Amino acid sequence: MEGKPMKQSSATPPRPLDQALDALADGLIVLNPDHSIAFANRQAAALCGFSAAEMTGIEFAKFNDLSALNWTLLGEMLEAGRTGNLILRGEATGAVFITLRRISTTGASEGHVITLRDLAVFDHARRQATGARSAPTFTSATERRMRPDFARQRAISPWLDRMISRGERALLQGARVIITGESGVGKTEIARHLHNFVANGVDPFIAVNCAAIPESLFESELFGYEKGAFTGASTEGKKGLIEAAEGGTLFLDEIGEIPLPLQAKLLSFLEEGTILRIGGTRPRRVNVRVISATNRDLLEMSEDRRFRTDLYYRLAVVNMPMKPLREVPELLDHLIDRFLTAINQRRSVPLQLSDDLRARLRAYHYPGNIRELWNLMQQISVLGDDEEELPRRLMALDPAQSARPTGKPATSEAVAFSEGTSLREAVSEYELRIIEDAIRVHGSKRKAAAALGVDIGTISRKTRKEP
Ligand SMILES: Nc1ncnc2c1ncn2[C@@H]1O[C@H](COP(=O)(O)OP(=O)(O)OP(=O)(O)O)[C@@H](O)[C@H]1O
Repeated sequence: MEGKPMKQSSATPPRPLDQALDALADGLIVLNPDHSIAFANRQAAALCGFSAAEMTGIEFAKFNDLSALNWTLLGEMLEAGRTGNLILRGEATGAVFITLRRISTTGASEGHVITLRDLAVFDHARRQATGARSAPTFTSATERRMRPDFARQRAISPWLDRMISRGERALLQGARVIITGESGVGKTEIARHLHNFVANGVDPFIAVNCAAIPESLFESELFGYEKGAFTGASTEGKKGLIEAAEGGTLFLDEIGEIPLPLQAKLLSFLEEGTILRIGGTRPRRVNVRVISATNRDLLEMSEDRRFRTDLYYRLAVVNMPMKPLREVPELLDHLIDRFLTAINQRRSVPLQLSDDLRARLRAYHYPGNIRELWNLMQQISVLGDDEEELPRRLMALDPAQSARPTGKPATSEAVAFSEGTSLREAVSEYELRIIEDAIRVHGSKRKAAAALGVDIGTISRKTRKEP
């Protein structure tokens, strides 16, 4: 499809006061006398897991049901006609310091103003000022903020809600779960959420990417070895990843890539609950819950004898098939706003998306799913609002189109010459498109690597351009 040039300047420019309110480090919410929301700035919306537009006009009670923070205490203060300060918490947000004050609007009737201060950010600033090493606190808070806000996403998408509830019920009953779906749909994030749902805070979550471990190292990585088990083995012996997950969750990502000989050993662990380190004679009991994930059709693989059927049934007691992002368009706006917030935490001048650019982000079909949306948003942040610079796969779209339900991504969209883009950038972008296409067509990174004549490490590295 022929791309139309995007004119960022055609959108009404935001007023300086609105820009100033959105640039505040604190969140600000103004309530009408009937407790509906009259205004929310960007930071308030981000802390609550909304976009500012979504928040405006919403009733406080409904807002409380949907928000990432638990506002019950503040609701009680409002009902009792009290004002004051309190600390609220949310799964994805951490601790937030809240103030509630009355404002007189039209004489007799009173509205309220609420401020929200993200304590992790201020803790970081305080530690920096005192010269204390602050990275751990800030990093973990930032990472938590970047974690998906599943409470909010479940409220937006009934399908996602049903799917996650299914996984939670399965784990509560001790059933093994397999998460299936295309690369980048969020299988690892779902697995981590399920772990957090059933684990207590200190239980380990060990994620193993089976596609990234060379076949020759697989057994020692997973099962460990006893001292002197082979030439070059550590004299102490080594715990494998299964043992490292003791008491917690072992997440076996890309399980379809496990070499066939190792499948028998894994099956024996799943049946007996014990492992034998390489060179060992004494089985060791290990208590872990196992979640696996794949973007391959394991049943088809088992028909071709490339995956053991008995192993499949041991792993896949409950299946969670995750839809590609293009089939869950209701989540797009939320994800765009969430990523925008994450990006703006690192920028001094907040990134604002023009209506046109947002429409393009909505219209795109995301063969790389949520991971690709995040990468695109970061590119937009770096390249600015210069339309010549923006990724060509976005600019070649007709933004009037909604997300395409299915269909092949047009790799050729990325081929044209664009002024200002270096050859290296253009080639990497095109290369990524080809790799993503190959993974989709062949159903796995390993097969895509074979088809493209590169090793699996190259594919893993090039498709995992995380921030
Ligand atoms: N529901 C979500 N909300 C926000 N961000 C998400 C969500 N799901 C995934 N992400 C982000 O998208 C990226 C890809 O997610 P993830 O690694 O979980 O996908 P995956 O399906 O396991 O991919 P692969 O099959 O390639 O291992 C990560 O940066 C992750 O933080």
